Amino acid sequence: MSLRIEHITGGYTRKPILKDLSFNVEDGELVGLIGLNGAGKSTTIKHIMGLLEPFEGQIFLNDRTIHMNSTLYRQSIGFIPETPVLYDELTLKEHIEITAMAYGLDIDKTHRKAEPLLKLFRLDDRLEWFPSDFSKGMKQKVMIVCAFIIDPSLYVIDEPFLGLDPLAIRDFLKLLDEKKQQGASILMSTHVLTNAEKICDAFVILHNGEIYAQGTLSQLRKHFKMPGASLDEMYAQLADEEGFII
Ligand SMILES: Nc1ncnc2c1ncn2[C@@H]1O[C@H](COP(=O)(O)OP(=O)(O)OP(=O)(O)O)[C@@H](O)[C@H]1O
Repeated sequence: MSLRIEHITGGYTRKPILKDLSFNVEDGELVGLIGLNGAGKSTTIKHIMGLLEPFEGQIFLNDRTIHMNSTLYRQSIGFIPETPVLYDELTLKEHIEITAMAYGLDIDKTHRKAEPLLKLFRLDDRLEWFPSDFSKGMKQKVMIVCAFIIDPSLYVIDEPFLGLDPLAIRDFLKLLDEKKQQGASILMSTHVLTNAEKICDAFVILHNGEIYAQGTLSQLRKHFKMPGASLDEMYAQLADEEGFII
């Protein structure tokens, strides 16, 4: 499912945080949303999720806006937030069931779909556990499992690597690659540039709420006039220009 962001200006109060953003995420494409702290990555994601209303511009998911059918729009997106959002009074098994219900999926089929994911993330023997029993990384894994069981056409992922151990990061990257091969569109915000460089097809670099540069790694190298540079080196260059220390 393609995501089209067209001339979005938006934010929290009347003062815009995002200024005239336009970019696309095509079918089978993984786009990395990159930027320094406060650049506007989470604000962009909130607009895509329909949690904030743009002042100007439109967001299309396969040519449909959220206003055309908000349920269908939201059900097409698997969202992995930066901070896990879990219900204290529900077990892992119940989180899977509530996700199935929210997305109108058959509960037994969803449990079957969850099985290999739970195994992969070593949560298969913890179905009766409550969030208070989970570590930070385990909570993040529950969010990942819940996003992947709905098999969405668009994944929106906000800084997924925090708290994940190296084994889980490897498995998560492998899963993302599989979904990409199956034609899903993925937008992932992250500061972990080595991982982003490994798997993203293209990047959108945000700076002060505007698009500073966008394109493939080789297009970014041209933009920064840094042939052969890594994403890390280009990011450092951007920070240097702004007088930041990273
Ligand atoms: N709830 C809010 N109300 C008002 N302003 C906000 C709110 N959340 C964020 N902002 C402001 O919006 C701007 C962009 O913040 P945002 O969280 O989108 O940045 P980010 O790129 O995700 O940063 P980080 O890498 O630190 O997560 C910042 O100036 C921030 O102060």
